[in-house]
Amino acid sequence: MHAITKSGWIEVVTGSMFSGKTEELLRRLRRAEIAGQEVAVFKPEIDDRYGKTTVGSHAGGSWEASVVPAEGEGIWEITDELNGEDVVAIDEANFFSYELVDVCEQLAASGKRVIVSGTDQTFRAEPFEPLPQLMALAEYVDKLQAICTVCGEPASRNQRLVDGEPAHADGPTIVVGADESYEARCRNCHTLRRD
Ligand SMILES: Nc1ncnc2c1ncn2[C@@H]1O[C@H](COP(=O)(O)OP(=O)(O)O)[C@@H](O)[C@H]1O
Ligand SMILES: Cc1cn([C@H]2C[C@H](O)[C@@H](COP(=O)(O)O)O2)c(=O)[nH]c1=O
Ligand SMILES: [Zn+2]
Repeated sequence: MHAITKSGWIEVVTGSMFSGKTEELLRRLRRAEIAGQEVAVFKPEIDDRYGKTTVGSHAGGSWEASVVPAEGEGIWEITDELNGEDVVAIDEANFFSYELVDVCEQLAASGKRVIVSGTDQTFRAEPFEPLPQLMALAEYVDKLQAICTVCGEPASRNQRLVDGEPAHADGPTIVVGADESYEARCRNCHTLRRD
């Protein structure tokens, strides 16, 4: 993939929660290391589900990461912290503000392979910025599906649950969590409270 020129590029790994985005990111990082490439991995300050400096999958795989602010000028710590690495990976991109798009564009322009992972829909099934922008600008996009916890069909949506019941549509967009508060669901089985 992409070995002829010295130009950089952006790869986006997206889809619903539990679809295997982090496992796929870790797979690409392992292969880059086997190829003798230096990698740098970043995650947002907000997500400490798997330990503050660890990118972790729901199935247990992990990789050490640098924690950077999720918004404002602090996002540029990603470029400031680099030390000649070939591959730059950013997990949980859905927690970052729009500046992440400029950071990824600059990294790709400077010759880096940039791998970005994050869910592309909010619990309301709306586009979850900045993923849609990154998907439009990326050279490669892989959209993964989980298994719907209700019907077993492929799942593209994120069902938020509060006390086991569908969350209200008016809830906050950002709520860090895993299977205690989210399920993967298909279009038909995804639901929101609106009363
Ligand atoms: N509904 C589901 N569909 C598919 N995999 C699931 C589901 N619930 C839990 N898993 C587990 O989650 C793993 C994927 O985890 P992960 O890579 O962290 O996903 P993501 O980063 O997309 O949230 C799967 O390999 C499987 O072990
Ligand atoms: C849908 C949705 C998700 N989140 C949070 C919940 C998790 O902490 C992450 C997604 O993690 P994953 O690695 O993709 O499993 O995002 C949120 O804050 N708001 C939402 O609407
Ligand atoms: Zn379903």
